[in-house]
Amino acid sequence: QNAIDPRLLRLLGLMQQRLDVAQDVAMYKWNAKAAIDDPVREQQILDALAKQAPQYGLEPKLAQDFFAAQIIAGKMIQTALFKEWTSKSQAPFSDPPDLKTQIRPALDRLTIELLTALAAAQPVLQDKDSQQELELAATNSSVRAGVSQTVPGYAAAWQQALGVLVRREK
Ligand SMILES: O=C(O)C(=O)C[C@]1(C(=O)O)C=C[C@@H](O)C=C1
Repeated sequence: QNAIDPRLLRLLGLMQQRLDVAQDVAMYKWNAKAAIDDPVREQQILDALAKQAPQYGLEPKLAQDFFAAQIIAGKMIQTALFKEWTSKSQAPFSDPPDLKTQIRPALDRLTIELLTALAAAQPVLQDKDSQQELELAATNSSVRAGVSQTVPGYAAAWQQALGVLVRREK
């Protein structure tokens, strides 16, 4: 059995930490009756990435594509949670973390860690055996442990998050 490269494991673990945050965001937005989509915030993230990426030796487009996929994945979880909460008339949650002072700063810290890990994982991702490693990693329970299996939308979101790392040769 192949061992998963630790650089890949680190990246996947951080991707899952970011997906975990989607649940906090969803609770905050549910209470606030706010929209899941915030295109202004997304654009700020992508603009900042264009500046940050070169400092990590990453192509801006690669970094932006990677984060765009992570953001979509997070929104899939938020959307699935909203659907469930709507169907059961979920009451407001007590004390979810605050979006501006807690959640977004946490996401910004994760961005730095993810950029570092994404850069470190580049040699692995470019290796032809990496596709097999990614498939292994995707099904490895210890890698998946960061997010509860019971979160609605999780499986599809994880495939979305991971999909951007899979090279499609033409
Ligand atoms: O910051 C938010 O409001 C979020 O919902 C998080 C997030 C993200 O993944 O970074 C996701 C959806 C929004 O469109 C903007 C950003």
